[in-house]
Amino acid sequence: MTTIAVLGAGKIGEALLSGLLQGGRPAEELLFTEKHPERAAELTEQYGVEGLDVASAAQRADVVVVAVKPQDIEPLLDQLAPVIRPGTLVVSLCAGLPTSLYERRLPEGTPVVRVMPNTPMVVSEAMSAISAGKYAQAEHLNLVDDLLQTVGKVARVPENQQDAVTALSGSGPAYFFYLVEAMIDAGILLGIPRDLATRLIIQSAVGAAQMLNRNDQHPVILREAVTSPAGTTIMAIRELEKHGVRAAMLAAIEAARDRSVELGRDHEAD
Ligand SMILES: NC(=O)C1=CN([C@@H]2O[C@H](COP(=O)(O)OP(=O)(O)OC[C@H]3O[C@@H](n4cnc5c(N)ncnc54)[C@H](O)[C@@H]3O)[C@@H](O)[C@H]2O)C=CC1
Ligand SMILES: O=C(O)[C@@H]1CCC=N1
Repeated sequence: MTTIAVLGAGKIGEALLSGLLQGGRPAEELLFTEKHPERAAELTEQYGVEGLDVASAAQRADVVVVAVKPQDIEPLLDQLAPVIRPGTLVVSLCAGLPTSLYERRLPEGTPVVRVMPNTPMVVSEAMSAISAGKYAQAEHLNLVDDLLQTVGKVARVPENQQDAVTALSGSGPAYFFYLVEAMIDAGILLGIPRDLATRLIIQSAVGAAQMLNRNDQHPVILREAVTSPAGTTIMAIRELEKHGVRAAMLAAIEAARDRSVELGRDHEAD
């Protein structure tokens, strides 16, 4: 039996707990800590998972999953460092934070795996990228890989790619939601009722995602198949190009990468 404690049960922490339960892991093997007691009570009520303080969770856990905001990491490490058991695997889901931060602040030799997941974890469709820290062995990486496969797909990446991965797939769902929101607004502009516009766009997104997921044709080919000579789509594409949407996407993802790097720098050794 491997006991997993999720430290910080917000959006991602809850998604992981619920995904692991749905994947068949018994509630007795899961624990969480949460700063807000009302939130902790709600989660226990909903999932039947025990909420504890950090010291008690660390006493019982074989794996601790850190899912607080990067800005909240220092007080959490202050709490965790004196109580974590030797050999406990630490899995960080935090944007920007390097494994070296945990290795420096926790007992010597603590194995750390850095993960960048995303919110589609709530429907077991997460994309998670994982990287081993200095003391993490193959067995640790395999354990994290198996855990995360319960809630989606997993890629192994060198840690120096994690800031870019964070900008691509960590934040990625937000870009799609933003696009869907803008397309629904376009429906409103054209006089389509909001409910209908929403259905039209969401089903188009789901269909397009499934076509992409077949992986048998490049996105360019799929787009070209929709784009008839002198038809409607090419008129829209001309406007997207005119408004620099492709360049905006490149700049946006670069800015997200830079922010991830900055979040890590805030915690560099003096
Ligand atoms: N939301 C997202 O799409 C993604 C978030 N992440 C990462 O996951 C982490 C969590 O993000 P969210 O779930 O969005 O944030 P959130 O704010 O929803 O959840 C964080 C939770 O941690 C709790 N918390 C803070 N300090 C604590 C402490 N010392 N002890 C116990 N609980 C504590 C807070 O009360 C809160 O419920 C972040 O580091 C973020 O970078 C990674 C990938 C995607
Ligand atoms: O916006 C953020 O910082 C987090 C990390 C990746 C997705 N959400």
